[in-house]
Amino acid sequence: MINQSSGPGGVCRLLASLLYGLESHMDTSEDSTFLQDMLMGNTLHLLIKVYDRLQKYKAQQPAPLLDSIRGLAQDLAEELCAVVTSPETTELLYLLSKPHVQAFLSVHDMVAQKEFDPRLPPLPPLPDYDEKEEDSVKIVCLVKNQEPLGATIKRDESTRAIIVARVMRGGAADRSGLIHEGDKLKEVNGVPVEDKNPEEIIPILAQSEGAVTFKVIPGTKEEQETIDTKIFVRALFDYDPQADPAIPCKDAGLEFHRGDVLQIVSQEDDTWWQARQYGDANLRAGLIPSRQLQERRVTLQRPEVLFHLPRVSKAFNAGLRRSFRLSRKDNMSQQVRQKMGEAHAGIHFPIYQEVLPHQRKPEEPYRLVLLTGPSGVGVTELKRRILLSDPEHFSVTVPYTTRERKKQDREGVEYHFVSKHTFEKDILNHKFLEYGEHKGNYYGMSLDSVRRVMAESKVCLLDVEPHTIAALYSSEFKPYVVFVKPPSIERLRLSRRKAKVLASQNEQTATKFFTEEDFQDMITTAQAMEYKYGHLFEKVIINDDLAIAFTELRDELKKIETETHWIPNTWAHV
Ligand SMILES: Nc1ncnc2c1ncn2[C@@H]1O[C@H](COP(=O)(O)OP(=O)(O)OP(=O)(O)O)[C@@H](O)[C@H]1O
Repeated sequence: MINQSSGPGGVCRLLASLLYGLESHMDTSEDSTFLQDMLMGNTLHLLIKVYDRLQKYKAQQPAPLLDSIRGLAQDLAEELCAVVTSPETTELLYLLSKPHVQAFLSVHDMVAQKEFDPRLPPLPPLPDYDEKEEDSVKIVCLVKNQEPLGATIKRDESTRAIIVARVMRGGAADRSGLIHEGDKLKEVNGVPVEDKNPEEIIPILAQSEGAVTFKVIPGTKEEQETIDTKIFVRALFDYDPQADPAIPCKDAGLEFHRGDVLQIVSQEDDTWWQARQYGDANLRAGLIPSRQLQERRVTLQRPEVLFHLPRVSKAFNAGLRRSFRLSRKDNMSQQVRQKMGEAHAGIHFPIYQEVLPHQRKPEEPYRLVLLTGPSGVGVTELKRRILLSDPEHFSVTVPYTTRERKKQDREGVEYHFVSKHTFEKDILNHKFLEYGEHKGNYYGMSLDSVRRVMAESKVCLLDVEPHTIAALYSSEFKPYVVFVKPPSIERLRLSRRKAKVLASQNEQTATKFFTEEDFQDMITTAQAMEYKYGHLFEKVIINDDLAIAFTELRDELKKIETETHWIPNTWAHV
């Protein structure tokens, strides 16, 4: 339609006549006003003007008149400086000096000169035979964008030569196929480097823009075939190469955070592996500490365990609150629970966990969802809301107790009621995941109750103490561990103003408002939990606004049910 309109302004005229022609077909005056506003609107007309202009220039096929408009602008600026200053010349000088005008001029020149390839420097003269170099010398010219070279260098202690220590997989040096580990470096961009320290050479390399020319003597080391390894690991600690004094080259390091999935591309070196962030478009690998190195570091540095005894928790409560987590003030119960936890502890060093992509098959049970966090943070509340959001899909386990059954209690709904003798027998047979004593009665959660829920093809929601996670960390349960974390103390004071918690057994009232001490306790316990068990948490949810935390949790649970995600590779082999 637009092409048929004749000449500039044709489209505008066409729209005006269209509007006129359509008026009689309009049902309401609202429709007419709407169409009028749209077709006669300033924005549409400006757009059409731009279109008309472009069409005109396209037909004219304009070509740059000058090769170097930058030179012209420079001459002009010099001349303007020499003349008597006026507001106009000052403004023009100011405009010409602006970075985006400069960039625009430079783009113009590149287009005019059709200079689309990087300009390579002339090759340095071939080595002089008088130099008595016995080895063959190779001149390598690499053109790099703004990326680093992707190689590290070191001084060979015996020969004092500067050699290429590592070539980072996927980096510029590796992609060229011309530089190899063990190559002796003689010159960089014509500057002899033999008597320089690696620290002096690195800035020369860093400053080289575009093309870098190396004079190297190829190393004798057999060229190793690069195998594109498909080992994926989940990092279980944070790593910042800039803060690591031991890394051979900080810029070659790969920064990562706990929970990131890394592809290990080389384990040739015992101390420094090469890895890429999974999903990162940048193909160049970076250095990360090898498992061995990190294990040595952890063993040497591990401070005294900060962790103080677990959760602040309240007494038991029937109904939806089925957790049998015990009161923090109930020391006797804590001891019983601790023993249980220790028996299952022993998850290896939290360094790297080998992982595999996983997607649940329809016939497979859903992953067990473990919720943990400091007492009072809102684990029960979140679990309750998830359960209510879809009771057909989610379910919880029913705890066992030896307490007397009350009139309103229904067997297998609030609790399974068993005798003290049976309960103690089950303790001895390791049937309980967690158990404890409260006011002379036992309470416990059995592994079989978890299995029963999972067998019903429902998502089992379980709130546990973090030390219990280890007992469930297996291919059978494939636990998805969510850590519910408190927000800042200021936010706790605000958001929990009206919230009440069950008081401990030593206190007189059944429920009470949170105290300042409860908030402090919640925050320090959360820090200690993250410090000790953070490597097991797959998801951290900050429970500030309850509705937001619930939505975040619900969406995460949906994702792990439907999307491909990473699980420890040991879970894949049953
Ligand atoms: N984000 C929130 N904002 C306001 N109140 C909250 C929030 N989250 C939880 N609460 C309230 O805080 C109180 C304690 O929550 P909840 O019982 O879920 O804690 P918990 O982590 O299960 O602790 P415990 O293990 O000791 O039972 C409840 O009254 C709950 O409604």
